[in-house]
Amino acid sequence: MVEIPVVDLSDAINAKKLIVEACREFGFFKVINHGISRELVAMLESEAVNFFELPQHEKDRSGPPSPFGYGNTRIGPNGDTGWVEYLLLSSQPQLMLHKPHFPTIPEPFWLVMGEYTSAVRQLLMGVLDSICEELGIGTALSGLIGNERSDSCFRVNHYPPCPALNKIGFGEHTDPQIMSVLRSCDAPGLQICLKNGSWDPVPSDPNAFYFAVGDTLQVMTNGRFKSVKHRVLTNCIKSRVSMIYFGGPPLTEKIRPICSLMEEGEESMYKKFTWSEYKKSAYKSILGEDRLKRFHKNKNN
Ligand SMILES: C=C1C[C@]23C[C@@]1(O)CC[C@H]2[C@@]12CC[C@H](O)[C@@](C)(C(=O)O1)[C@H]2[C@@H]3C(=O)O
Ligand SMILES: O=C(O)CCC(=O)C(=O)O
Ligand SMILES: [Fe+2]
Repeated sequence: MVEIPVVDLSDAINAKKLIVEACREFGFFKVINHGISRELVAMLESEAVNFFELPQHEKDRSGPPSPFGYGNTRIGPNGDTGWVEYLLLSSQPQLMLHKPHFPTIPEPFWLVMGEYTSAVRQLLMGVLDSICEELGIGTALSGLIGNERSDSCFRVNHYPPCPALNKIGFGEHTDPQIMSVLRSCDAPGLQICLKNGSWDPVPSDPNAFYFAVGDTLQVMTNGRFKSVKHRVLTNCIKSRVSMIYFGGPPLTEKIRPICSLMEEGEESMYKKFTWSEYKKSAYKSILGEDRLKRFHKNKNN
């Protein structure tokens, strides 16, 4: 088992360097002393547990996801399945107009989710600013998440204990967005794929947040950071609840390497595309597919 980098945000001097090193080496790191209140996290987890305890027919009234809503076993529109039920929701306040489509998600859930996603968004923006400072590239990244048109979303996954150990809870994939911020209860299952192709279990830590580099950040750094492949396997004993904030750019944003990061004469490894184009293409793919492949230059794709 390889030690996943731990970034202590109370140690500002070392944090930036550690974050950038972790993004280059793992595309993944753990953050402690993040300043988000335990009570807020516990309140949202408890709202989520209450929802998942509803009778099946009640949960189904807030589904199926298209792409937002309650989903059970089926992940995405292309036949992927897992030992998981979930809520996938937009975190853009203006899309809260869609609330009537989810009649069995109670008002307190929305309220606490709003507070939680805005706290996690701030945390992510701070981490992205640290990355930019360390790389000496202004503040190109956090503005994309802070933007009111940012296309970010939020997911709560519930993996009930499974009679079979190590079955697929959530199949291997990379996240398409810029960066994801994950928090789980104290139950195992998450694994990341290391550079050598082996799977490394991520010890659960309910007091920490895990950050994962997404495909978009891979492109914006011209491959310096790699989006991390990850998956969740089942266990027989504990129910696992995870909450993930996926920080995405506005739909119209052109995704391309940040100019000030490029060396003289360095060319983009990727074709130009907007987040909207990438998202459309991602939603035509199955979970485990290399979604960036068709956007690579000079490849037969
Ligand atoms: C199989 C799929 C589910 C997914 C959309 C996709 O077609 C391919 C990307 C998947 C993923 C992985 C990270 C996030 O959980 C997610 C919400 C995302 O943005 O991309 C899911 C999509 C989903 O569950 O709808
Ligand atoms: O549930 C987890 O711990 C991870 C799930 C995940 O990777 C996702 O929802 O994209
Ligand atoms: Fe993921």
